[in-house]
Amino acid sequence: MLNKKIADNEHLKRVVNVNINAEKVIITPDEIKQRLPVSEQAVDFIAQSRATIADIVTGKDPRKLAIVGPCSIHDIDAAKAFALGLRQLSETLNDELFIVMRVYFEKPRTTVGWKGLINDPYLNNSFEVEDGLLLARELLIWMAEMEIPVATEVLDPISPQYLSELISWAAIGARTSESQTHREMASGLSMPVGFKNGTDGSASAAINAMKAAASGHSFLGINQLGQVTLMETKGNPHGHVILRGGTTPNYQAADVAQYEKKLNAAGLNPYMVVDCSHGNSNKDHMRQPLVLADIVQQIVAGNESIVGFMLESHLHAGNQPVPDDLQTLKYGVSITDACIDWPTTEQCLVEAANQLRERDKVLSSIRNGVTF
Ligand SMILES: O=C[C@H](O)[C@H](O)COP(=O)(O)O
Ligand SMILES: C=C(OP(=O)(O)O)C(=O)O
Repeated sequence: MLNKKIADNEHLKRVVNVNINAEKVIITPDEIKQRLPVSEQAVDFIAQSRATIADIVTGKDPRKLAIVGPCSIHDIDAAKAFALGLRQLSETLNDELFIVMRVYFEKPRTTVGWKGLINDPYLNNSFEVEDGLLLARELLIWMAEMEIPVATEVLDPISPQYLSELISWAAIGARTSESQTHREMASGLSMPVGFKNGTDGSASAAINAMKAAASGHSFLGINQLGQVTLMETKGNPHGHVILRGGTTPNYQAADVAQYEKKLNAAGLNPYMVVDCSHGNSNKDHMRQPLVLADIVQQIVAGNESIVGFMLESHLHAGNQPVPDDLQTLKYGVSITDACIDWPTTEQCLVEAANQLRERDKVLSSIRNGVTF
């Protein structure tokens, strides 16, 4: 045992693992995949969803990417109820919106706090990470079988080996867009990846991340057997920026134009997703519909660089702290950032799709030579 070796060497004990309390070996990526395999039909669905998203974020598919769902997943039943509602809505709106559910299992914290279902699935600081990975994988397999595409934030550089074949779109968050580790990871991910601007609003964090992740890299990782591995990546061709605001919002037409200019100057595709939450809503969930309405207006007025948007949405509005007595947790309410509720979500998406349809009618009339 490694620790015994260290313990036997008194001189090493003074400098090794000084701040480590315990180590626990867990299931490998290969073992989890044997336990929870994914069907060929689910793989076909994910490959197709990724291809559609890649076409949207490179301007080839004119529909808009709608990334919608809870700030974080803490209750599997509530997540499934939300997913089924979203799937139904998607059936009627998919001529204009390609709807992908936010299924966020890993939460980056400003300081400390619950770090998500993988890290602490029982919400009680027991940190049963193996159970968290199993629960996350089970939900992702269910989602793929229900044919609901999934978006997530990739935060831990090891967890993608356990789950990533089930993900159709990934985000690198505002706190990690500047991190080399995350840029390297994104360069090897198999799905389109969005990079958020920095929490202070800085565009360069996202633009440099997009540039860095488009290149190949060599770095340390783990393989499916859990062995330390030198990874050599090809680079991710489907990176894009996500405007999430900072100390002030950055979704308005002048901000979007600035991003277009900066992306063009960096020789990158000028396509972007707008996050209607976080710095763009001043963390007030009630403002998310206003942000969405503004960007849809920009698109209707001719903007072609906004390819998608993100809404933080749950079954019920607002958020709640994690109580000591988990029996008192309110069903379908976020335990991280405040979300809009399901009726508001439905209204936002239907309204956005209707406006985009009207724009299409006008555009097609113009193409057909009809004058107004
Ligand atoms: O999206 C979620 C939060 O904004 C992010 O995880 C940071 O949360 P915190 O500032 O509450 O730690
Ligand atoms: C943490 C998130 O966002 P950001 O990185 O923009 O803060 C999120 O979308 O859950």
